[in-house]
Amino acid sequence: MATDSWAQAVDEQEAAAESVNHGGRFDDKAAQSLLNKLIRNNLVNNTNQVEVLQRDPNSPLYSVKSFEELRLKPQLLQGVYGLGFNRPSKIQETALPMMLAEPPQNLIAQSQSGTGKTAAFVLAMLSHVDPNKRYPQCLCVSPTYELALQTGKVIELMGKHYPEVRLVYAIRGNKLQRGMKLEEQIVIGTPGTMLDWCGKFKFIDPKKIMVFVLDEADVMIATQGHQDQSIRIQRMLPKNCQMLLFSATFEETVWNFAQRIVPEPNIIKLKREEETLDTIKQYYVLCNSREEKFQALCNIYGAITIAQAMIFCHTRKTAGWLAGELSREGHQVALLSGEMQVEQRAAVIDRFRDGKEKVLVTTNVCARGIDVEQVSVVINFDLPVDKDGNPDNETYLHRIGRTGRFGKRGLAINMVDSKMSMNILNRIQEHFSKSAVTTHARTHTHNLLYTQTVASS
Ligand SMILES: Nc1ncnc2c1ncn2[C@@H]1O[C@H](COP(=O)(O)OP(=O)(O)OP(=O)(O)O)[C@@H](O)[C@H]1O
Repeated sequence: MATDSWAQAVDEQEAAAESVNHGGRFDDKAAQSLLNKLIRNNLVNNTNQVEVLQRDPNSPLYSVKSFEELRLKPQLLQGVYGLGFNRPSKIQETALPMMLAEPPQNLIAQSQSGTGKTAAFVLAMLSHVDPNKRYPQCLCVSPTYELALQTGKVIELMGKHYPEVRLVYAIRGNKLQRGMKLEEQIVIGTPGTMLDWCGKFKFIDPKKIMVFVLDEADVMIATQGHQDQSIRIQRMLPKNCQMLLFSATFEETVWNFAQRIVPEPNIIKLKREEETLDTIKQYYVLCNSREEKFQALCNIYGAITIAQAMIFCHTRKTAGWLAGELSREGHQVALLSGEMQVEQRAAVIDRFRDGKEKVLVTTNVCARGIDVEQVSVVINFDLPVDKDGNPDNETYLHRIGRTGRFGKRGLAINMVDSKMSMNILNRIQEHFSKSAVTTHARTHTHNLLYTQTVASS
């Protein structure tokens, strides 16, 4: 798109946002058409966007070094370039030298969603393994089955030219014969199965592990079950095993806890105002009820299906209801929620990744880590709240981070259907703009787009 029409598109977009966010109701035809336009405009990605961002010192994609300067093994460089990566992102450039230093150093690292954390720790694992030793040397734990599979795929692709290094999945359903000893150097899995494989079944000798990665580390140490399992695995590992914790978010208490369980860590931490990505524009729409939210969704359905969209609901029940209603209206949607069989879940994600379904209705089970490049729109059909009904700021960031991957433009639409949900949204907004220009932000508390712009300027 030429610069002028690009600028015009942006202007129109901001004007539309003004109108929609200032009380444009969804039953208001003008608001509807503006929002449709807004979505269409946001789907346009500039071809050299990533290159531009990688030269901007304020962008999380910025880097001064090349991959060569990070001293990766030639086979891994081939893997990196094979994936189409030209330059490292900020987190890759900063974290890799720390992770590859001798003697090994521990790391707790935070970087915005979609900025290449997975590639960073995958490269660290692949760099550390000794391919001549036929036993597990690196463990990587993810909170969900889908994420473990996805990270495994990245390991396979990145390690394509390093076939001596092998990988095995410690996930539900992958049954091994009793008494067997694994020969694969990298094990990726979910915490329960990983713990069983290290402890009860002894498929892995934990004393030989050199690198232990906790992906989505905050949720791994904040969720009771995951925390117990992760800590029990950690206790079996040798004292000098390198610990690497990665996430896009770390609530303060979790951050403090992480620092207690990781000895002498290197730390990469974002300021609050850096946590959100400018490339993801955020809006809300006003509705009166769940049914009105559904109607609103139908009204913008045409626009959101130009690319792909993820719709988040609070409960499995709502997700099931919404997927059913959308199907009854003749829309083709996929549903993924926690009670489904894991194999079924994997199949749904695969179909969505392949673009066979354009819209995925889901719960928080898909809020983290899932990387589908074509997702341009995230819809919070229900805003994320914790078990006490308070805003779940971290989940909000992870959910909207399913779009805007690695410099792509993205759009998040929050559906507000009551005073209570408006209050939740205001509190989420305040949370992320708090440490920026507070007074200015307060005058615009009902306009997420504005506070985003103010917060990042
Ligand atoms: N250096 C790079 N150059 C180009 N693309 C990259 C680079 N590093 C990663 N990517 C791509 O960016 C996308 C997002 O990367 P990744 O999934 O690693 O992000 P993340 O930080 O782990 O995200 P999340 O916080 O959601 O888990 C992926 O599709 C990945 O292939």
